Amino acid sequence: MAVFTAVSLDDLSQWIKQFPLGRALALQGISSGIDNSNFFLTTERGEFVLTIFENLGIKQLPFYVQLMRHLAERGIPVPAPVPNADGELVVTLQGKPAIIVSRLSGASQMDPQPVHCAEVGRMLARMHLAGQDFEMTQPNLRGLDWVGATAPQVLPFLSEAEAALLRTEVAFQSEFAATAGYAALARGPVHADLFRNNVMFEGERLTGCFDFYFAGVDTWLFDVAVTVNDWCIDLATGALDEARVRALLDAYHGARPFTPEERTAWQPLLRAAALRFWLSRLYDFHLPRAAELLTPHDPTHFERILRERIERTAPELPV
Ligand SMILES: Nc1ncnc2c1ncn2[C@@H]1O[C@H](COP(=O)(O)OP(=O)(O)O)[C@@H](O)[C@H]1O
Ligand SMILES: N[C@@H](CCOP(=O)(O)O)C(=O)O
Repeated sequence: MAVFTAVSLDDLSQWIKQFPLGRALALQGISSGIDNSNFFLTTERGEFVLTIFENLGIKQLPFYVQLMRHLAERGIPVPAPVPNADGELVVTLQGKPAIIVSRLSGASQMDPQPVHCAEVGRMLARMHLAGQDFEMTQPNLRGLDWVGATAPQVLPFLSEAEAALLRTEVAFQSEFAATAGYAALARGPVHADLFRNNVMFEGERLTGCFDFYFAGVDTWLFDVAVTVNDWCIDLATGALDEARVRALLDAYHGARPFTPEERTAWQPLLRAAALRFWLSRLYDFHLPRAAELLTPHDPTHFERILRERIERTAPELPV
């Protein structure tokens, strides 16, 4: 259950008046999600999602929330934050930062086919292009600096084989990040967590994506790699499914052509994306937050993906 802060319709009756949404008519806690308290909110003006932030600090929130607004204004199907009468997007509720955003229609597609992967690839490329003139900046807080700081914390908990893999991969990624080829990669705001559970579909039509709370400025290719490592794999083995990889990459390339530098960096970045989630899952597994209510994600899933990407060459980026 991912409603950590209890809120009732009564609690909202005064608070909601600062928004141009009319009266709150219904409020329903959303059980999925692991970081925040989320509610479906019905008001006289329509359907919304209310999020109360449990862990993110008020300093980081403007980047995520303004990015959503920026993308929504440019026609990318993401939740649009609703400003209050003072133009503020983040306001306090029950002593914590909170936002109201538009509710996306549809449902997650947890068994994606090439047609769904193509939709995701096209939308991701459009999102990258639309983010180019976003003025705020914040690094990817799960980037290589975080990897370097976090790996030593989990190493004492690992078997010899896991520790060897982690050490070798961190060294490989650090070396790669120091190359001119890496420096030449296109960058901008990236979602950085575009997994199956963060995208909505109605049939074969993508209706939107959400959960921007890992977003930051990083290489666009890293975002593509994160997305391919979730959407285009056999979940049991981590192996890439060529038809889905092709569909996603071709659709992305159609909207924002890949560069020669990106073609060179593709295999290392698939590994970087696997390492990032292996490490965060290892951290959550071995060093859970106090009062953690939920079962942590299985780290071995991303260990398998990382080993796969090291052992087998993935389909190349389209030319
Ligand atoms: N704008 C939205 N429109 C529709 N559903 C949403 C929206 N935002 C969140 N949800 C629903 O809430 C759930 C939890 O949201 P999520 O952002 O994943 O939470 P957390 O940040 O806690 O992981 C999602 O799985 C989705 O069903
Ligand atoms: N996608 C990450 C965890 C992030 O959780 P989310 O529910 O906020 O997407 C993983 O699979 O490790």
